[in-house]
Amino acid sequence: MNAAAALGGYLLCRTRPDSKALVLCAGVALMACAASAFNQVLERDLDALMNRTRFRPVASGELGPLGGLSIALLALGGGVLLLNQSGLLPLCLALFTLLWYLLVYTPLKRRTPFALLVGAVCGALPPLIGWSAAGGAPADFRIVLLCGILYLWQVPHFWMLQKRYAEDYRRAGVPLFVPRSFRGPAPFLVLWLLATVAATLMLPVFGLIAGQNAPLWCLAFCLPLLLYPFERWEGAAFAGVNIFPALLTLALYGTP
Ligand code: HEM
Ligand SMILES: CC(C)=CCC/C(C)=C/CC/C(C)=C/COP(=O)(O)OP(=O)(O)O
Repeated sequence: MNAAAALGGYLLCRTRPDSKALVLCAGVALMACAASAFNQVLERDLDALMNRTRFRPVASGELGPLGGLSIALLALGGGVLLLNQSGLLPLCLALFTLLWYLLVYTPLKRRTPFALLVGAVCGALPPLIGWSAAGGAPADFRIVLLCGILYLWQVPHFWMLQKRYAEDYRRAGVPLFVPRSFRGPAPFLVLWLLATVAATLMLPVFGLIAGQNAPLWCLAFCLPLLLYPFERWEGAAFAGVNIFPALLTLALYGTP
């Protein structure tokens, strides 16, 4: 999904994928694998406490921390080699993303529920990596909007996961964004969902997605977000929200 988001940024600048886009996607995917592997070594104690994560190889003891580190370093080496071909800026942005995830978000996650707002920076940067690989200027409002939407999207995304795996997180002592006492949709979440929908609707307003399918895309982006607060639609909304970055990239691809 991070590679798909990077491709979205690339397509926003170049319109059609080419061999450079393939190298970019492979590079970002490898960097994301490296980030995940390092994270699984750093969080093996937490992962072992949660049902969702206890079968991960390092947490379960199937693979030692050194084995995990070796895989992470291999993925990192491959990612650096590939992204180096995309350019210095995309490479530096990807390294910054990886370091932010491991050195800022990962330790903060144990201390404060607001780590989510900090961690969302790494999820928002892949479109900028793709955009800069395509030669786009980093301050262009179109890429700022795309990254901003992805930033906003991560809050409902993780909120849903925290709700689904609340018991796990409590057992591991990870602070939850929504306190246990809250029943029903928290007002802050509803406001955030509306802000995400409003930002997403700016895509056709500013011409980032256009054509006769634009209203359908907007419906596909926004419906799951708006359905989420209604308990009976939660399952469908969950799936719809998780595929949001891929949908966004498809919509950009479909825009001439
Ligand atoms: C603050 C940022 C984020 C947090 C805290 C977060 C957290 C999580 C967690 C805990 C899971 C569950 C994984 C599992 O089942 O073991 C998950 C799943 C997932 N995440 Fe994220 N994530 C973030 C950002 C992103 C980004 C940027 C993307 C895509 C570009 C993404 C895409 C997904 C997808 C597709 C799933 C699979 C959900 C499923 O099981 O159906 N996430 N995320
Ligand atoms: C180019 C590049 C390096 C891309 C990677 C970007 C990236 C690391 C995105 C993930 C963002 C994030 C905070 C995920 C949650 O991790 P978590 O540790 O809370 O999840 P867990 O509980 O499943 O381990």
